Amino acid sequence: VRNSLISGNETIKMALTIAVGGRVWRKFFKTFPFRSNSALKRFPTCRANGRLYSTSSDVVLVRKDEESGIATVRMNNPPVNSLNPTLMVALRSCFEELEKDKTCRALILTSQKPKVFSAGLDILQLYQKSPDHVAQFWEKVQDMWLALYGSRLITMAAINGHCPAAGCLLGLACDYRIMAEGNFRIGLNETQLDLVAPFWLRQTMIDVIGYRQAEMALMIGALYPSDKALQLGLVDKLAPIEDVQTVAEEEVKNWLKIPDQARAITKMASRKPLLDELRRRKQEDIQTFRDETTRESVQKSIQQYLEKLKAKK
Ligand SMILES: CCCCC/C=C\C/C=C\CCC/C=C/C(=O)SCCNC(=O)CCNC(=O)[C@H](O)C(C)(C)COP(=O)(O)OP(=O)(O)OC[C@H]1O[C@@H](n2cnc3c(N)ncnc32)[C@H](O)[C@@H]1OP(=O)(O)O
Repeated sequence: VRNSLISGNETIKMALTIAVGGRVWRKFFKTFPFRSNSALKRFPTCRANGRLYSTSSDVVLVRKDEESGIATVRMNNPPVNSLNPTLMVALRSCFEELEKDKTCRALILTSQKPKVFSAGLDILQLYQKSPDHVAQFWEKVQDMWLALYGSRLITMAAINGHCPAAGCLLGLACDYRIMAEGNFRIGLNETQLDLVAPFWLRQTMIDVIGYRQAEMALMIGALYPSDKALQLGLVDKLAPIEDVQTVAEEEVKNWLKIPDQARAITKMASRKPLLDELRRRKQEDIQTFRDETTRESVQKSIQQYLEKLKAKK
């Protein structure tokens, strides 16, 4: 159904784009505009000795191999890469910078700290905060996701540890997922916090693992061990934790054999409807999140969840 939402006009545009050769990328960007962001200015790019895009806050570390055009983006927000506003803005800026870099062809997203890819949204940002704070926070989640899910690049998640909730959201936004073998978990456990995954996150889960499995996983807020995640198709490959990055690089090299423009146009053809839908319904989605999250009963659940996390020790 979603594919059929791409109009005939767009299909013609895509065909023309392929046909006109030299001007292909200009046409491509016209057809599928990628948004830029003034926040970029706050995170100056630094280029030296093959390192680049190190953000001013260093919560995101980026290294690009100039020869292959592969950029590795490491989340570096200890202890568990919880997605707070700083990390999300830095990630978005980084995705957008790489997008603009014509020599960049692929992006590997991973964690600087093995054993935890990302613990998901920073729960403290959702607890006892003003509705405005929660609304602004959610917009940062949306913008980060739009930049990654809508990327022309090959995007590969090298999931070197636990990957709950919005960690999984990041993984699902990528084209391919490689996860560490062993006792690491991945999934959308939002309902366990009395939260409801928004339509665009639910849709990506359905797109990746199919309707029945996604429906069940979302309802029960399942977190799967990596072998089960592989079986479900939630991740595409497993590797020993110390090899996740290398395996991701090898996989990217296979993908690099495919011509960029055909791959990127094909990807956008399947993702554009959902991207457009979120862009269209952005404010509605923010309001829903703000109203749901600040509800008293949800605040109580978040408080209990936080207590459970602390009590674990
Ligand atoms: C139709 C209607 C539509 C309505 C739409 C409305 C709303 C949409 C709503 C929701 C969609 C949201 C999508 C995403 C949501 C989220 O991401 S919520 C976050 C969920 N995350 C989790 O459940 C993971 C919690 N963390 C853990 O399970 C573990 O920390 C771990 C990741 C497995 C790592 O374990 P370990 O290495 O043992 O580390 P610790 O547990 O000891 O943690 C270290 C410290 O970090 C703190 N912490 C952990 N996770 C978070 C977090 N997510 N946010 C903030 N802080 C976190 C933990 O408390 C420890 O702190 P202290 O050292 O004790 O101070």
